[in-house]
Amino acid sequence: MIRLEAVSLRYGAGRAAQAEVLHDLSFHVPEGGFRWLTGPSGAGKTSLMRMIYLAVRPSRGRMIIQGKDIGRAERRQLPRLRRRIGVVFQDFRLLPHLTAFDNVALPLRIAGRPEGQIRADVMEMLRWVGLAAKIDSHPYELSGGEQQRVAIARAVINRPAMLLADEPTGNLDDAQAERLMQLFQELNRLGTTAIVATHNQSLMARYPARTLSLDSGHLVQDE
Ligand SMILES: Nc1ncnc2c1ncn2[C@@H]1O[C@H](COP(=O)(O)OP(=O)(O)OP(=O)(O)O)[C@@H](O)[C@H]1O
Repeated sequence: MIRLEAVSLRYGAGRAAQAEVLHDLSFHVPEGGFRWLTGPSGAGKTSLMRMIYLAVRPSRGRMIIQGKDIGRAERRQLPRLRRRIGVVFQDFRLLPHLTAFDNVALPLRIAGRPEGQIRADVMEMLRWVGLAAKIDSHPYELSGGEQQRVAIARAVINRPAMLLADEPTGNLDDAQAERLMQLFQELNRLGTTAIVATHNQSLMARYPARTLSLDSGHLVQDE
């Protein structure tokens, strides 16, 4: 679950502090909830995601993630919480020296799963996203859409408690985007809380869901 109470964000601190990019945001996404996140370019979608996956701290307000008040949590508690969050970055952030298989296997290896189970799970996931033939390819050998699908597979392989996806269909065709939505819905049914940022209006129309809209750092819609 995600709860924000009058949360603001400004980048930089002290003398390096910059203008606020998110203003007074309050909303709640219950466990297993799904939200679209929309808004014009520069509205603050990526910044909001970064705050929720704990890459940046709110400058003001209260943020509760998976029942934990982030402002009060000790720093050493955060990595454990972060491991329960699957993130699909706009720029993928795959590890260039690892194959598609090893990129997707990473969260399972970090979690200490047995190698035999990892192999089966990663193969099934890569098959699902249509990349069974590319398991040994490195990111630079993959197209943008293929890299995006590897990034998605890596984000969800561990059945995260929360999923944050930033434009996950940006490089996908319609059929692949549909398949991705089925995957997200399946995870949702299993209890994963998800926020998906998108400009893809037709996908939003096909999968109607409650929508958070940002405009110039303000939350202008939550319905
Ligand atoms: N690291 C940073 N330091 C300072 N300002 C930043 C930083 N990252 C983003 N910003 C600023 O925060 C504002 C919101 O940017 P953000 O990337 O969150 O928007 P967005 O809605 O995700 O845009 P897009 O749809 O283009 O990805 C912008 O004015 C941007 O310049």
